[in-house]
Amino acid sequence: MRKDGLTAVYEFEDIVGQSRAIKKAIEAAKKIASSDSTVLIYGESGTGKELFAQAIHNASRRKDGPFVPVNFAALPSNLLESELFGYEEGAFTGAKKGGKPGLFEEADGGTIFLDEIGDAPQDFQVRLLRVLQEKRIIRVGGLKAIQLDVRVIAATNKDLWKKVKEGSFRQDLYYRLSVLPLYVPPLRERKEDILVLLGFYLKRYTDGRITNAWDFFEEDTLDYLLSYEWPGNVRELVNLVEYLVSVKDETTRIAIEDLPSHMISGILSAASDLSVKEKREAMIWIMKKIKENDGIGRRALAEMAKRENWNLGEGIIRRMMKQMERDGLIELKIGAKGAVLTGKGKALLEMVENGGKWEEGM
Ligand SMILES: Nc1ncnc2c1ncn2[C@@H]1O[C@H](COP(=O)(O)OP(=O)(O)OP(=O)(O)O)[C@@H](O)[C@H]1O
Repeated sequence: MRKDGLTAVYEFEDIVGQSRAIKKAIEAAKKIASSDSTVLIYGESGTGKELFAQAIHNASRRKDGPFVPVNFAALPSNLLESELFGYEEGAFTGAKKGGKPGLFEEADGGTIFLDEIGDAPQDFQVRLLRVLQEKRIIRVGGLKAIQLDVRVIAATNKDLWKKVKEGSFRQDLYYRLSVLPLYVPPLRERKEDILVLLGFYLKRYTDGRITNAWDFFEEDTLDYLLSYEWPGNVRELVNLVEYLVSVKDETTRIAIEDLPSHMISGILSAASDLSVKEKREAMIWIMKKIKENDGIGRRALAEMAKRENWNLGEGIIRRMMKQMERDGLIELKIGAKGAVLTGKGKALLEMVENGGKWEEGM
């Protein structure tokens, strides 16, 4: 471990996941690690781009050198030049005596990680391009060029090519950076990783007491988490586990209603947006399908709804089925998870199919 704190801690073994998509990304990243060209990692926020950057560094010939992260979204633009390229004594008021090396110099012999590169201001992009081409920097206020041996790994969660077309990102810099592109897919495109990641982070945040998501979440909640979009990707999942571990009482498992409200607002509002008439129409459709397919589950119902152009997702169907169970219209079988009509349900459906009207209080 380096004393200066400029260390990459993660390795490829730390990247949790068993989906084809993440395995493909890891394979590609391993090949990238054996080369020394510039890398552009792209993918949504929280997908693990920095994790990949560190793993690449640690598997490269530069692993004993520094790993220096720079976040363009966090650095004020007036400090960019002096932070990255350093400055000489007297370069500006307030400049330190003896000057100061910049982050590029700190990264000499190692890797510099340029995170959120899409946020780099235009004039800075020109300087960066020159540094990448010439592999040397000149400190602010300095005259002498300093030769450097630094590998650049850049990352972006923006569509950089779109920025090029819009004119806010330089095309020449884009090509310079994306010699080796690496795509990290969003969590919703690799759902097989959700359970493994939940188990991994549960273990971490419970000091090893819970290692299996099934011991922590109700089955319905896990189903919901598997169909959830995860806009904040793995970071959102890590934060969720940390939060739930800290608020959960040990005796019960996590129900859907225990999830933070922003995660379930979709199902809540989607179901309450429907009028009573629409809800009843949907419920009658659901009952018909249950009658035709005894023991059908909500996932199959959701698929049928899609095919038949009903705007009913699995979440809404789940809530409606719970409601119908409370109203005594259907029975939800626990193990197989399917549903059957009760006598009351059958009678109601028959009445509606014969032209009767579903009245209040039925
Ligand atoms: N496959 C994974 N296995 C284990 N942990 C992961 C994985 N992917 C991401 N994480 C964790 O999720 C969090 C976010 O990851 P990271 O910071 O690398 O994302 P990012 O894509 O760089 O995000 P941003 O674009 O917002 O900078 C970190 O705590 C990281 O350790």
